[in-house]
Amino acid sequence: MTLAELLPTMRSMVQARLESRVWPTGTTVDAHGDLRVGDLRVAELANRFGTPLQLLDTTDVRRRCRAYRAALPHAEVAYASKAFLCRAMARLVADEGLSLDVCSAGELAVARSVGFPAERILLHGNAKTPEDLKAALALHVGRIVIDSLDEIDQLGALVRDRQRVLVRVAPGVDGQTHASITTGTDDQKFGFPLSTGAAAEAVRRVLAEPSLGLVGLHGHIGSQIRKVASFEEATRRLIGLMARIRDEHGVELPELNIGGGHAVPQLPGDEEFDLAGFANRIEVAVHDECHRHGLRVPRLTIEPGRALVATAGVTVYRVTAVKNTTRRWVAVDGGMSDNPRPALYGAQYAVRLIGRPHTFPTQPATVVGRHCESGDVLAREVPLPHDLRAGDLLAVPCTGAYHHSLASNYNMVGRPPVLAVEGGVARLLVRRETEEDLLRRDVG
Ligand SMILES: Cc1ncc(COP(=O)(O)O)c(C=O)c1O
Ligand SMILES: N[C@@H](CCCC[NH3+])C(=O)O
Repeated sequence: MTLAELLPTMRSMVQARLESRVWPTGTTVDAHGDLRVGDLRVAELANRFGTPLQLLDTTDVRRRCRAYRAALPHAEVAYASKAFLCRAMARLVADEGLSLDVCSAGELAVARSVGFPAERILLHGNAKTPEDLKAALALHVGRIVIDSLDEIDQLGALVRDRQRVLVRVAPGVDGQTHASITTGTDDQKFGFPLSTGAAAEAVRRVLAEPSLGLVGLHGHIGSQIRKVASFEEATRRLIGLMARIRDEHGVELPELNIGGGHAVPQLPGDEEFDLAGFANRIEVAVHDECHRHGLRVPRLTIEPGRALVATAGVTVYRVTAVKNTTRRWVAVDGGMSDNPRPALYGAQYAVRLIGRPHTFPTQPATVVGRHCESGDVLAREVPLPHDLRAGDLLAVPCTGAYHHSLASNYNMVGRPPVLAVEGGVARLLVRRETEEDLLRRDVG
């Protein structure tokens, strides 16, 4: 055996697998701080592609898509594209046999540009514009999820043949997540509350609109929800409404979409969402309730977004300054423009020094971004090596969902690139935004 042949084996002997659930599966690190994602050295990628850099381990994404399909073999799994969308992602989702949830003409345009099967696309949104609706109809998307009485009229007027629709219901279930991403309760903007009779009224109105074909109900109770019991309760309530619809209108709806929202571990030590338990308990709930009401079992759809991509993503920053004042402030070359989640939801992240040995002792550090706000904090009081200095590289896991898609150009900072890493090969999916990009729209 030559040395070149031996090298990968020797390397794998010294590389320890990062067991923590917040990193892409198969991520390794060694005593020299050599972090490898998708079998590539992250420090090398940072040098080659610059920082901040968003990595997406596409093997990890595929694995999760397959895990969902295997756990729920009879259900439709629709990827909620708001979590992260680009053309390569849409292609991957199509290849894996998933459907796609979009909520704007823009997301639809990405799907259309790769020829995503329109039949497998669902359009959502509480404030769909005429452009959103027209784009969806022009593409002949499979289903549109109705979110207001106005939308029934607007869509009814635009449809030429017939459009299949679902009615979005707020089932009155609190998923116990951050208030800004709670959508199952009555007092929030999405859907029609079940408890007030608004959902039943919306169903009546849709059934009276000849150009709309009501195929089911939809209930998405929020995001980053840990408890399976919340989904179970929502499912039971939605089936209860299906039974009332059958009783009142003689219509048995063939589809039940219970949305997404499955939590991911944000910090090492956080629990993983119990996918097997979810699959089992939802199936039991659906069968029980349908049996109890004498309903045919509808086809189930779920719409995970975060759960498919969050932990496949790693963001790499370079330290620009370390300042010891009231505390140890570690400033990096990104911030709330690539990750507004700490500011929006108080989200917490782990941070790891990479590219050189992880020295001890560690000391608490508050990692902050480059933006002109005190709230631009990426991680508060996290343990980082005592000798951390400008030029060091920091890796932040669990950044694959709602990072790129929530990114902004605050302070005229260009958005980072997204680099797919898979089996030792790096492929640029979205290039870095340049000053030229930023100036292109400024036509005054
Ligand atoms: C209608 C709908 N479906 C699915 C999702 C996906 O949520 P998550 O990424 O938490 O799975 C969302 C976002 O919360 C949504 O609004
Ligand atoms: N943007 C939120 C999730 C919103 C879910 C979309 N309905 C987050 O980053 O957690």
